[in-house]
Order: sequence, then structure tokens, then C-alpha cells
Amino acid sequence: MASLAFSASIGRSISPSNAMVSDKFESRREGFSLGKGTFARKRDPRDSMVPKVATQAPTVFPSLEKELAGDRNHVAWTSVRQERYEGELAVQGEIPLWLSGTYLRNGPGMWHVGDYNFRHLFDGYATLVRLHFENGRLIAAHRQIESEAYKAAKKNNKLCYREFSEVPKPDNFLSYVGELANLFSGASLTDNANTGVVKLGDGRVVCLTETQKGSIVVDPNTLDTLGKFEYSDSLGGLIHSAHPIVTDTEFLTLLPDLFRPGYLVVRMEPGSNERKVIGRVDCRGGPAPGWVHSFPVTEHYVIVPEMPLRYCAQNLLRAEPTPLYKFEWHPESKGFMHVMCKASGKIVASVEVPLFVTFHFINAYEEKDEDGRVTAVIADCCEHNADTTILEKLRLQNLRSFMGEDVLPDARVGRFIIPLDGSRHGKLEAALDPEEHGKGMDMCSINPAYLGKKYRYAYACGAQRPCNFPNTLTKIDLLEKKAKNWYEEGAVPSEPFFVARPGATEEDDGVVISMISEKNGDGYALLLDGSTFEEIARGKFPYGLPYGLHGCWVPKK
Ligand SMILES: CC1=C(/C=C/C(C)=C/C=C/C(C)=C/C=C/C=C(C)/C=C/C=O)C(C)(C)CCC1
Ligand SMILES: [Fe+2]
Repeated sequence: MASLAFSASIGRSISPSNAMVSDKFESRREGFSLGKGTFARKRDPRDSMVPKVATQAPTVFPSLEKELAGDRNHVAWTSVRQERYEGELAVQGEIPLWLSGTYLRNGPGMWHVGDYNFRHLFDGYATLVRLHFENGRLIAAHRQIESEAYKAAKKNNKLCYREFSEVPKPDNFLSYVGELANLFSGASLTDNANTGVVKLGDGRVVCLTETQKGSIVVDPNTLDTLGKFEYSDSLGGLIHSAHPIVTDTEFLTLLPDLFRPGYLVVRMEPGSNERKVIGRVDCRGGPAPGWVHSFPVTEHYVIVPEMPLRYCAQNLLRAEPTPLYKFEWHPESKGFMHVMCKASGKIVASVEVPLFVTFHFINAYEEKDEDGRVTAVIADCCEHNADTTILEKLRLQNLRSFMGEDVLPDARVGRFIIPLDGSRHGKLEAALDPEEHGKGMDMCSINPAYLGKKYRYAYACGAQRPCNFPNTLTKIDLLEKKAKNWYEEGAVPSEPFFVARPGATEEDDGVVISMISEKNGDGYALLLDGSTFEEIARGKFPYGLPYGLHGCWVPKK
């Protein structure tokens, strides 16, 4: 397939009213050459207009838009146009002068190799986006992460590693046998670090996914891939939680044990690559540990969720995806919450809870009585009403076929109440009426100063129905049990990320950053006031970016 003819006028300066200045481009999008390999894809009628998008003010293609059915070509679910970009964004509104630093957001942004299109949102090759705020100005950049999986796909023009749902096709039986061996050793698993990005206490910035080998160090200024983050311990295992708890003083994560169902709770110090075991939790139900995409902590405890949606060794081996991918729903195995003391590794509570499905914990804290004794742990999460269908809804075909029907399954802020008095059961209830946020709830953040502590506010994506994906930015007030919602028709916002104002004393004194993929193919970075939840500024990208998952903040030194 031919690469698109590429306008020669790249790397030029244009006026800020044209949405960017001093833009640096490299290879051009789908059907584009990336280094040696060519990622060729069927030509999109809009590709011919790419140079316009890159060099002019917001470009809408009204007649073309009408011709395209539904949201088939929503930019949120379309591979990123080009491998990298950097430029200053024209800003409407005012960026607070105190906002000084870099927001990084990671996510799967390229969903094809050659002519082959991936099927699931989580399969895409990682696209890292950077928003640098300084003196009221906003410089944006994006770049593909150079994982082995991405480089091999570019070089060979085919999928070479096992992604979330995609499996490379073995050329013959012998290579299939080899492939099985590779699976057991982990060699065939992807290192496509497409899920999150964290800043460690020592300043290193690491992109992550659920395979341990997919821990990749990047330069937050240039977005260069610096190399693998190699864990120097011998704890082994192939997978870990995609969301470690990272503070200036520690890195905590969970390593699921698929052979002897359970989890290792491990800790790593800043400056070190060695994880040390705090303790182990044995599963109480099921043939395998529950999927732990994330987990919460309090000041003194690590909470280990045992979700009835469990890893499945047979599904890991399959060539074709099953409805729940590498997982299986085992309601008979029940759901549990375990509480481990961070200092001793002892389990202080292990309770059965109602069935649940969650990917993202919001926060947790210790509830105390009037004498200051801890009586319970409260853990909040984005809970999908114990329904796994959200995984299927996140298939690209479903995301790309929105025709106005309301197909997003309901979700809520699930609040676990875990008593520490030896009770055998814990509770799970909605922390507020889910109607407040349109019964959509995922992709959450809090003020990081409240991590593990009693808190009042959470930011997340909710729903304005009908929709097929969370389409609002939502501020949840857990005290008043109310929500404020930001919504723009047809827009797909990414996870709202809270940055506190230096010196703030109120929990919600700061800004919320999100990136918006618009219906017309455009996109912008959005700043909302953390308290009023009103827009304070937006910076328009030269073209819309695909949806992204999780981010982190790197303050200016
Ligand atoms: C690559 C392999 C795996 C990878 C797992 C990955 C990449 C998991 C990523 C999970 C994510 C991004 C979950 C996000 C959830 C967001 C939701 C529910 C949003 C809802 C909106 O309404 C394993 C499967 C671990 C195994 C082998 C290989
Ligand atoms: Fe996540």
C-alpha cells in the first residue's frame, strides 16, 4: 500500500490563530511509513484533507461528515494521524500562571498494523501525549512509545506479540508449538505500555501496562523512549496491576499468582528497581486470582480486591478472543476484599462482599470511632453493577458504531465498607445516586494529597444519555452526594486529572485537565476550575487525538 503523499510544507511556523506555531512533524498518518516498515491502511476519504487539518484553523468536513454513518470515524477511535508532533497551542481563556509543569497522558492510540485492524480498545499501540504549561502558555506534543511490540510490528508489518485480545498468527504448526513455549516464558507477551504513566519518587517516568515487561522509561520532555524498566528482584511472574500506587516515598503494587491463586503485595523504594514483598494474600474463591487492574490503599493498609472476574489460563492460551478475553466470570466463587497491614504484611480483615466488577478504585480511607480506633476501611471504586458487558462495549466496532442508541451499561460509585471487627461480610453500596452522573462512571482521579485519607471530591467521566461511552466530565461531591457535569455534544473526554494549586488549603482548589476528541475530528486540551467545575481555558490541537487512558503530573523543578 502506498504511503500518502505528504505535503512538503512541514516544520513551518504559522500564526497562532491557525491553532499552532512552530510545529514539528514527522511521518504522516495511516498509510504512513514509520522508519523502515510501512503501516499501510485502506485510504480514508478524509486523508486527502490531512494537510489542511495540520495547517489551518479548526477544520470541519460538513458534507463528508453527513455521508459517514454514525460515529464510524470518530477521531477518538481512529488511529493517531502521525507518529509524532510538537507545537504551541493557541489558548482561549486563561491558563493560571501558577500551573507550571507537564501533564502526560498515555493510552492505546494506534489500532492497526498494515491492513489489519485491531478489535479492542486496549490492543492499540501506546501513544503518549504531553501538555506543558508554563507562564500561561501551552506546548503540546505526542509520540508513539517505542516498545519492542511496536517496533516489531513496524519492521515486519504484522502483529508479533500477544496484545490484550490480539494474538499473532503462527506461520505453521512448529511455530505454534514454539509460540506456546513463548507464552509460558512470557516471551510472546507484549511490552506495549499503553495503559498509564507514573512519575516515581526519584523522578523517573515510567509507562505501564499489565505485563511486567511492559514497563518502559520515557523522557517527559522529549517523549523519547529511554528503555525498559527492569525489575532487579527475582519475584518473577508475568503480570502486575496496571495501576501501582506511586508517591514520593514508595511504589506499591500487586503481583497476581496464577499458579497458587493469590497476590503478592510488593513495595519498591525511590531510586531502586527492586521490589520487596510486604506480604501475600491467598485467594478465598475460584480457580484463579481476580483481575486486579487497580487497588486502593489507606494510610496503614493495602486493600487487595478479589473480584469474581478472574484470570483464566486457558483463555490466555487461546488464539481467538473469548467474550471476556483472558478472563472468566465466576459468580459462584464470590467476591472478597482483603486488608493487609503495610508495616507487618499481616491480613487484618478478609471479608466476603457482594459480587462486583471494577477496573478503577478511586480512593480508600480508615473510618475511626470517637476514641480514634479504626473500625472499618472504606474503599470507593467505579463499579459496573457486577456486569462484565462493559468489556465487550469497549470493542472498537462497538465504539465506532454509535447511532444514537443508549448502549452504555450502568455504573456507579461503589463504596465498600470493610469492618475491622472480625465480621465475615462487608458491604457494597452506591456512594451517591447514580442518576447524578447519568449512571456512567469510570476513569477517576482525586487530589493526590488525599490519597488514602478521608476525602470529599472525586473527578471522573459520567454519562449524558443516550451514549455508548462515558461522555461527561463529572465532579462528585461525596459529602453532599451531588455531581456537577461538563458535557459537549459528540465529544469524548479523557480522564479528568486534578492538579492542586500550590499552597491550596481546600481539597478542590486547583484545575482539572482533560483532552477532548470532538465529533468533527478536532480536539483540544481543556482546563476546568476544580472548585466551580467551569471551563477556564482550552488549547486547540492542530487535529483531534485518539482517546487516551491515564495520566500523571510532572511539576516544574
Ligand atoms: C497484554 C496482556 C494483558 C493486558 C491487559 C491490559 C492491557 C489491560 C488493560 C486494561 C484497561 C486499560 C482497563 C480499562 C478499563 C476502562 C474502563 C472499564 C472504562 C469504562 C468506561 O465506561 C493481560 C490480559 C493482562 C494478559 C496477557 C496479555
Ligand atoms: Fe486503568
